[in-house]
Amino acid sequence: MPTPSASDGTPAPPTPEQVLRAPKVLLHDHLDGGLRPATVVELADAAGYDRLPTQDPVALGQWFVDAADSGSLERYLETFAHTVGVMQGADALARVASECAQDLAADGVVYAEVRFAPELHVEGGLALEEVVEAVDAGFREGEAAAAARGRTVRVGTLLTAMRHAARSREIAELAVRYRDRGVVGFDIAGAEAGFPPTRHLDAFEYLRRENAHFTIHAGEAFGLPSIWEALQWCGADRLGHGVRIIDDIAVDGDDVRLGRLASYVRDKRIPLEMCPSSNVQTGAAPSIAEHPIGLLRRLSFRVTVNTDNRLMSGTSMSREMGLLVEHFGYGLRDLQWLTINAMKSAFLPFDERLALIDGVIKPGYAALG
Ligand SMILES: O=c1[nH]cnc2c1ncn2[C@@H]1O[C@H](CO)[C@@H](O)[C@H]1O
Ligand SMILES: [Zn+2]
Repeated sequence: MPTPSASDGTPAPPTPEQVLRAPKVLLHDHLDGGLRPATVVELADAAGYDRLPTQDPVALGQWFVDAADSGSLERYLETFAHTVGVMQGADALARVASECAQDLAADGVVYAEVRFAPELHVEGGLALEEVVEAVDAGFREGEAAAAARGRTVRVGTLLTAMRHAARSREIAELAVRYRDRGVVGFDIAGAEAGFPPTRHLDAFEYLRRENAHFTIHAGEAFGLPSIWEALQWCGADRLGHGVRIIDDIAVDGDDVRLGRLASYVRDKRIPLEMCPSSNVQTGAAPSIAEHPIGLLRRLSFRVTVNTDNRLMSGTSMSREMGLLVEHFGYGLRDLQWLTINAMKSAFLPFDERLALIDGVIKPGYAALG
């Protein structure tokens, strides 16, 4: 556990090296938001995609971060045209998935649920099934390549349906069909304002009848009604972001009052997939230092920390955790708490979650001291 500092016995802040080595669990990461900039350039070249703002990988990486730094979710999402644009063939999808698994492993991630929207990857003529199979093959290849380098990561897939479109029931059925072949759950994403979760109620009702798991992006660009619908109408297991839940919490000095929805979220241990850097870029949080994760962690909500889109935020799990160390003074104990929260909330069978907590996460933190 944390090394006591020489002077007063309080734990020293974790070093970047310790944060990198610490076992991490990632529940909210978009496949099409995590490409290596050099891979975007190479795939664009191979596919004849000529709309990239620049061919230079370093400049392109910076372009994504700057363009996503827009203060609006809608404008942030415009940057995905370029990543989705180069992910239209089976080979490209498998390569991106393989590199994703390897990059997460190199960052010390031991378990990840990575999401993508199959319906966005059919422009080159692939069937939805072929899209899912190509990505799954890529993840397995990436896991094997990481293992060969002594890094063990396990990657599960979440299939996303786009909330402005009308294919959610079809994508939900796809998620159920592939649930024993790499897919662990379902999600809806895209612009939130004007596209409430209840638009996709039939998909969620179908998933519940199938005993399947799903998370919903809610409370990011829109407030409490979106969170309420996601939980009480749709029955989401987890909330993607959920930052606006603070609108239902009144803080007056030491006096903190939770409204009924915030109480429900805390009492039922609803996992919040918080993504600090992404939330600052889209304007869902004013800054890292003022991010609701600080308050929600103090109030013992089931908080988890995530990357959302590593390319658009120029980030990684270690970087997000490093920001929390820097701005909230988190120690290894806090990082372990966040990690165990995430593992408890994963869409894996209970015994497998427990095996990762007891066999990988706790020993991994114990070895850091
Ligand atoms: O933070 C987010 N909020 C809502 N939608 C998102 C976010 N990040 C990515 N996507 C959307 O999800 C699709 C599938 O991965 C992406 O293409 C993007 O449009
Ligand atoms: Zn997201």
